[in-house]
Amino acid sequence: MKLKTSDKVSNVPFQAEKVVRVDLGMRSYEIAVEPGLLPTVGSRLAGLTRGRKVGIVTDTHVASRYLTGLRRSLSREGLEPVAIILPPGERSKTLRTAGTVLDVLARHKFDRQSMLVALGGGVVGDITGFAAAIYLRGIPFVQIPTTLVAQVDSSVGGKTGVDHRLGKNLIGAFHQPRAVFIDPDTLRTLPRREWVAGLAEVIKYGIIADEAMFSSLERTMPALLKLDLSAVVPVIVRSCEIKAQIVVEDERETDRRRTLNYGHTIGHALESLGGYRGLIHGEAVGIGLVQEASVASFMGLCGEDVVNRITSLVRLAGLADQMGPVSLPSLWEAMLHDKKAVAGQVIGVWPVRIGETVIKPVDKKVFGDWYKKRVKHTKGLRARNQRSIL
Ligand SMILES: NC(=O)c1ccc[n+]([C@@H]2O[C@H](COP(=O)([O-])OP(=O)(O)OC[C@H]3O[C@@H](n4cnc5c(N)ncnc54)[C@H](O)[C@@H]3O)[C@@H](O)[C@H]2O)c1
Ligand SMILES: O=C(O)C(=O)C[C@@H](O)[C@H](O)[C@H](O)COP(=O)(O)O
Ligand SMILES: [Zn+2]
Repeated sequence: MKLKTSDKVSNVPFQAEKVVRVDLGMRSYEIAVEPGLLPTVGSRLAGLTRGRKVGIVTDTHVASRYLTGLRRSLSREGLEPVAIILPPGERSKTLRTAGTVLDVLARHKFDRQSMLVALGGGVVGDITGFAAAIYLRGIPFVQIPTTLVAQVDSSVGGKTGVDHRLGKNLIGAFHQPRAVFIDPDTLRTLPRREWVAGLAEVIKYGIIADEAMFSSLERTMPALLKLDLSAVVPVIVRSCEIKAQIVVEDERETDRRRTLNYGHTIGHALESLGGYRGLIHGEAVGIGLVQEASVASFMGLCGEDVVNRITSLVRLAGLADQMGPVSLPSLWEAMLHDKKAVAGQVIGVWPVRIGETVIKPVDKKVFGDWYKKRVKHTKGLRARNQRSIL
């Protein structure tokens, strides 16, 4: 199984685009990255679907900007779009919302040749993929990610699902999309907070897999923060390449894929402890990247130089690096809901150097000792680099 990235002139008359292939045998698909791609989605989809009905799942923010254009592009190809517009944000990522999507599919008599399209961020993508995984025991879907988090991470790899009161993404299924269509131009309308949050997942790739990418981010962060597309597009492509490679190696997360969860053991705990009202996903991951590196150093797995480099880059991106006021017992309890946890043991992904991680359990006592010695809570600070937490 290999990963291939190529400059490809597609068989329809579009400009050159970057294509990353996710090689999963029968379930292989391509990730196309090209500014201005959105209006071409209709003809691309027409070549992928056997049916005519296409359910476009999106949220109110994204619908107001991109739904009309997408509908038009689909209708031009003789497809029959049905829009399903959800309330935006993490608090929508529930079984109830997934149920709403399923209701619409059933009412419109979607069949196994019908297709779902996720037009939006990771919340829309995760819900849509989950609905596609369980409706009629599985129908095809396509991802059109419109946030940085979704373009570099959530649209690729087939993790779909919804949150539970007790933990993030506790309910879900693996279901790969048929294609991922990334139009970086859509990032221009993204609120700044969402843009910055997405940088946490990008930094994650450098830490887990690519020291050269990490070093390049240290240089190009100012251009990324200005949304300079000449800096942004290579970062999206490299992120997709790394994620595709890892997913191809370990689709069902039995081993290597767990590294994609670096920063999420603490990050997800902070999100769920905040009732999905405080930190957004990327912000929580940004804190997780720094705090989990600090735990790794406390456990003797990496040097302080690694923690310092990660902290500096996270701060340079404008992300918070410290936790808000969260007690040790509640943090530990929330971490036990992590999907990597086994038999009451928290298993973490720890950096050993930039570009390499190790997967190991962390002892409750060691974690407690680290917490008492190292955790400096921010108290609802709103200042740059110290955005409030819970
Ligand atoms: N499945 C995976 O592998 C995976 C990976 C990473 C994250 N996730 C999940 O993704 C979710 C976070 O995704 P997210 O950060 O994209 O958040 P999100 O989907 O909530 O989107 C963030 C906000 O941006 C708005 N928005 C989206 N695109 C826009 C655009 N182009 N212009 C203007 N506004 C726009 C949305 O309406 C929303 O208000 C979390 O639930 C996380 O667990 C999943
Ligand atoms: O694709 C993966 O694998 C990841 O872990 C990517 C993460 O960035 C993402 O947040 C994912 O949804 C976390 O999954 P979970 O299994 O820890 O809920
Ligand atoms: Zn994530």
